[in-house]
Amino acid sequence: MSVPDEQYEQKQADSHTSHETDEHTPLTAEVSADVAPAVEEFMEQAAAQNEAANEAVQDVNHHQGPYISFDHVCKAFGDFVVLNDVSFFVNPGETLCILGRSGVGKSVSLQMLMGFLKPDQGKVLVAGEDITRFDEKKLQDIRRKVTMVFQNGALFDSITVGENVAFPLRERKDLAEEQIFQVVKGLLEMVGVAGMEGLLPSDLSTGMKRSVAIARALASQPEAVLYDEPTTMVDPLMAHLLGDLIQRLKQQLHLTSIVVTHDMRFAKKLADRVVFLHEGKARFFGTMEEMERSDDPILSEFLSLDSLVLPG
Ligand SMILES: Nc1ncnc2c1ncn2[C@@H]1O[C@H](COP(=O)(O)OP(=O)(O)OP(=O)(O)O)[C@@H](O)[C@H]1O
Repeated sequence: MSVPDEQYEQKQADSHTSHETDEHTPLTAEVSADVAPAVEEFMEQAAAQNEAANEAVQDVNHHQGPYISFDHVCKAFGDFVVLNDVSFFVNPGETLCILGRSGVGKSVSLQMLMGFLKPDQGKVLVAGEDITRFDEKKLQDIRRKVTMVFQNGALFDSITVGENVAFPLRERKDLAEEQIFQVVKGLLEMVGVAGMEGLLPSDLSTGMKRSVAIARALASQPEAVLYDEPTTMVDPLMAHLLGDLIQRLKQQLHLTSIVVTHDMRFAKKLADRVVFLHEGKARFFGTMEEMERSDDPILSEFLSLDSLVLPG
């Protein structure tokens, strides 16, 4: 069975008209009463863990430091230099958007944050620790704290949607089957794909796969989530809902987020800071307002091209 995009979009539209969401809407607002207590408890646990983790991140002076930072990072593939002395950071509980044209190294940056790629020079700090020299075992610990939502969802194809979301819950070994069932059901309701537990990933549209990937990421109670182009190949309504969800996760779970996007409206809605990559450099790093006030012609060109694509 396959669920076409139109049907999903209609479902999203219906839920949007009946329950307008914003960052203050409780994360569990859409969760049905039978599983709401289990999901609320799960979310409260995640929020408390994140608050403690955020406070624990310290810089060299033992002040609260950034959760993630790139410190003079260089990366080349052969002779092709992708990143050349790039620095930026995201504070605990904040959202950073990585902007830039195709091929500037946005995905490469995310892969370095997950430890899938190593910089040639410079440091990559995650949860206050330099992960550049971490072995695979220590990187796996980091990947439990920081999860990535890939464009295609990167779900396990041979198991159901429900089992995909249950995967991190089973790994922790402290939850009963009934709790796992309730949390899975509630998380899927929260991200707008209620009742799809029994489907296979191949039955889902791109937008739905991404929603399931977010549910699976949340099931691992991460401290930070990295999103690679979350609004690519989804309609504007779905993009709006995803933006609201990311805002609510920040406000209510104190999650740190990094969002790679081409979508300026999405970035304006979410970003505490943006980094604009261009020709190997972090051409701009600051707030969205500062970026819009900048008289850098390269930035102005990027912003004006975007307004041609996204009128109004
Ligand atoms: N493993 C790799 N080996 C060789 N080259 C690579 C590798 N990964 C990425 N690149 C190259 O690095 C450059 C940056 O790639 P990256 O995927 O980070 O771009 P991007 O900014 O995310 O682009 P887009 O917006 O199109 O996704 C590209 O030229 C890409 O071909």
